[in-house]
Amino acid sequence: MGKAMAVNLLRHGFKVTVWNRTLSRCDELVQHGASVGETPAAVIKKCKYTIAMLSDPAAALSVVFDKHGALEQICGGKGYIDMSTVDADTSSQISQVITSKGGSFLEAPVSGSKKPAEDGQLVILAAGDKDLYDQVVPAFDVLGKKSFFLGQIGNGAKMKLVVNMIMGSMMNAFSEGIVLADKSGLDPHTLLDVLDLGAIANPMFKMKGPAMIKNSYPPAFPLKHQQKDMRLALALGDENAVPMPVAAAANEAFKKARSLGLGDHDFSAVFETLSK
Ligand SMILES: NC(=O)C1=CN([C@@H]2O[C@H](COP(=O)(O)OP(=O)(O)OC[C@H]3O[C@@H](n4cnc5c(N)ncnc54)[C@H](OP(=O)(O)O)[C@@H]3O)[C@@H](O)[C@H]2O)C=CC1
Ligand SMILES: O=CC(=O)O
Repeated sequence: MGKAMAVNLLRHGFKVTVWNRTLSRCDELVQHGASVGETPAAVIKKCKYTIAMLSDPAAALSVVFDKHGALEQICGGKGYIDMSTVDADTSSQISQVITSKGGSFLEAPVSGSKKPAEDGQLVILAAGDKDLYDQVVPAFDVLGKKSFFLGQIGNGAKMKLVVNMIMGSMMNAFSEGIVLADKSGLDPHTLLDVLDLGAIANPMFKMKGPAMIKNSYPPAFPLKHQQKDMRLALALGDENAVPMPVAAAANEAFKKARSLGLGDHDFSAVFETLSK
């Protein structure tokens, strides 16, 4: 995601300095015109605005708090925008330390996958510092097709988790439907056609269904991240005493898929749990 987003920014004339834990993964971005910062702190030192796009809460915290992390160089006049999918508590912790050093902070997780990231078609769910939001709208306009400003810190993270909880539950229902159609003697391709003409037609079924029927799961949204999002959404449900039996069952299916070694496949690989 981070690579596709950086390429888009470069293509639209933004000056971009990149860092990645595995530094060699920056090479392709250098070919597109990016500079490299040796550490998160080096990026912050050089740039007025820094965008983070990291796997999970542990990674998001590590890049801020660890040695040579963002916190070492953040100061007044600089903005830190975390676009990773994390929980509200992680985002609040980051916000607190960034602002305590005079920096400004925005959480801005995104909806949309690898292709929307490449095409600048993400949906951006921002919350936190409104001034910073207004300053970075030109970049959001390049990265996404629509940005929402959702108010106080945590609201962007929560919105993203609600959306992905729904998406993960849908993917499990869809998988069961394909298997049920197949095992009961129906052509799964015809099921896709029927679904596509009705009230529950959606781009996810249309894009992923044909590959799933062939047991193919080219990674767009890694299954391990979808399971992380289900876990974080269920914790949000716990906090708010919201019963979520469907999401809990979907989470178990994603955990099973991880245990089968499918974590780095696309999240549609949860389909495999039904035949294993
Ligand atoms: N892929 C998708 O379709 C979408 C993903 N998202 C969210 O965006 C975020 C990124 O997703 P995606 O790009 O797919 O994930 P990837 O797994 O492809 O990339 C994760 C990134 O996090 C880095 N990272 C992991 N752990 C650490 C750590 N401890 N310290 C520093 N860096 C670390 C990785 O570095 P390294 O290269 O060294 O491993 C890598 O750059 C996730 O929060 C995901 O949920 C949101 C919308 C869509
Ligand atoms: O978080 C994943 C997505 O596709 O959105």
